[in-house]
Amino acid sequence: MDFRKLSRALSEPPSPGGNNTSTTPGLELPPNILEALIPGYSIISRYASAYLGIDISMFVTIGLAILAINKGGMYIWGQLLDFFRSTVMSSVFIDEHDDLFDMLMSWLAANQASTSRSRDMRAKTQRGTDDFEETADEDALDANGLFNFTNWSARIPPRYEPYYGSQYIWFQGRLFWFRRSRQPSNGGRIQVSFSNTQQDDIIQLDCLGRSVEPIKGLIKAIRTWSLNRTRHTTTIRHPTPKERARWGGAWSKTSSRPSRPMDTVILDTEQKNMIVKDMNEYLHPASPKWYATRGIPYRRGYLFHGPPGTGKTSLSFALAGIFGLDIYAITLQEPSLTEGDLMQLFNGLPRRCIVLLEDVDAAGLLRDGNSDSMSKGKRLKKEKKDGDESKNETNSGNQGKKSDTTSTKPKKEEEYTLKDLARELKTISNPPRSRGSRSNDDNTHNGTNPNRIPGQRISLSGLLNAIDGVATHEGRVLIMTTNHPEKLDAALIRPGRVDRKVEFKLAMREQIRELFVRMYAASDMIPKAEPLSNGTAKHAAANGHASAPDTKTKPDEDEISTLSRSDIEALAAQFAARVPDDMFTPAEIQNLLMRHKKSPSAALGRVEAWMKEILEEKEKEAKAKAEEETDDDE
Ligand SMILES: Nc1ncnc2c1ncn2[C@@H]1O[C@H](COP(=O)(O)OP(=O)(O)OP(=O)(O)O)[C@@H](O)[C@H]1O
Repeated sequence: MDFRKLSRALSEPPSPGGNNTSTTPGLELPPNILEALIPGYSIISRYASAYLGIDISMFVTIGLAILAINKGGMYIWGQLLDFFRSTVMSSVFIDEHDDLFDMLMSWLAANQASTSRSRDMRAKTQRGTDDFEETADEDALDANGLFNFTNWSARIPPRYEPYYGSQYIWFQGRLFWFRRSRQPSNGGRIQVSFSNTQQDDIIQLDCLGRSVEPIKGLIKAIRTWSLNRTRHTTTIRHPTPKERARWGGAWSKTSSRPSRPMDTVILDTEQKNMIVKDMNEYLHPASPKWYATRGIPYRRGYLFHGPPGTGKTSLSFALAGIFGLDIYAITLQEPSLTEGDLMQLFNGLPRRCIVLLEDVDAAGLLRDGNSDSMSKGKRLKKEKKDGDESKNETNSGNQGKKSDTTSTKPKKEEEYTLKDLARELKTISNPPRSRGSRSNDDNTHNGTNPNRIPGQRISLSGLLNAIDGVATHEGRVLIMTTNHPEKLDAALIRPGRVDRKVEFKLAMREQIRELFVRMYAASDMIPKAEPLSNGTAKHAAANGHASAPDTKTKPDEDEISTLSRSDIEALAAQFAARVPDDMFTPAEIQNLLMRHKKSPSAALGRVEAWMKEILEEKEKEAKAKAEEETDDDE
């Protein structure tokens, strides 16, 4: 709008011979005002008058009047509403960083029948993490029977949730108003980071009356609804990426997955019971007082140690599942993570949760002068020698951990070869690392600070400070996992920081058997009724020999549907008898079984070939690694 023209027009009288083509002077605005309000008005008006014979000034005046009334009315309505709200209504505000925000959005999306039909909705693609029950699997296969993700995901409807604006909610006979808006994020609170030009979404819930109790009731119902819905899921959170982090948002929910049942983690029962009991005792509502009266900080720490693929992460998830805790995972190796961030992350933890620090040995927080003083090259030679010597001892087994079966049943030549190969391997090297981790030697050799990985910003003392921290994160459970406990600084694992150490070992006979049973007996395809008596497995079980059952007669897909629980148990016993104790990780065994998902007897039949393959592969890797390290030493 041209205000200079407008003020000129208001101060000057209309010129008599001007372009005022109005036939009804007095009702409509003078043309120079119209010209000021609508640039180009005089030209349009002249053309309308010359070619169409219409005087548009009246229409334009009416239009402008309606607009002004509308705007003015809306303003007055807004003011009245605000006055009304502040005098006879109560409000509760929820900001987008709070878990309640998402709970409310999900609830509204799922309960649209009880809300007013909003014309402004936000459609959100469901990624299948939160809404497991909504997935549609028909027509997901293409013409060749191959699963097509695009087809499958296209059938999952988006989630429709309220966008900015207002709507009402009718809940348990009461009326509530919901309003979502955007507000600047520097509302006087502590600035966690990084930009204060950001805006945050805010939900305002209103109800009639001078008490917020009805809104509290609504929120309580939504929380219960949401908790019931996610009761069987575990939520995983990670530090919010710095470029997105804002005050109040140090942690972001990254995924939510079905809780892992404890019985899917195959471990020594005593060990499992011990940790569940210990954690249960710690999390009990009476415990904080017990700790407080004794002046002990209310924290619990666990160290899960053992080779990769033995179940450390799996047990952490299963524990989160049974205790209904969220997992807060921190990667200490993350180059952008500073000690200040770490402190802030620990201080931002909720009252009960699991903090998972994986591969702490790989985080460069190693003690000075690592005791691993013998070069790996020399150690290799010595250990190879030891290995050769021990080969000759017919009954020595795997450092006393030989299984009953292997010591009692007649030994085949191939079995010796596999065991020897495995023993040699165990002495040559540590199992290969799973996640790009680095050893202390790496740091020492490249001439940098032995306690830090280049680029990493967390020191041992930084981590200890965060773990010990202030009282805000009391109640948390800290789980650290490592493949190399011997490399950890004693300060990190001293009692008080680590209260229980749990060792995870390579699979033993019973564990192998259970892995097998769990893989096949959990199958949806196993009939509940008693088995078909002449299934392939029965045949194999009855024969009890090492050769593969005749899987040619039945395709893999068919076999499992013919088996009963007892068939599977029989196959599992045979399988466990063929795999030597303490030689393979549960993850490796699981990998073999997964190759034959629908045919346990095929897994049984191929187990020897598979073991040979794995051991040869490991030997190659170990030798290559050892040679590399010998070269480095030289
Ligand atoms: N004890 C076990 N019981 C059941 N499954 C297991 C067990 N150990 C490993 N697995 C399976 O192997 C895979 C890897 O396991 P997991 O990640 O728990 O191992 P990890 O010890 O944490 O390994 P890393 O040290 O590399 O982190 C998972 O799919 C898991 O199901």
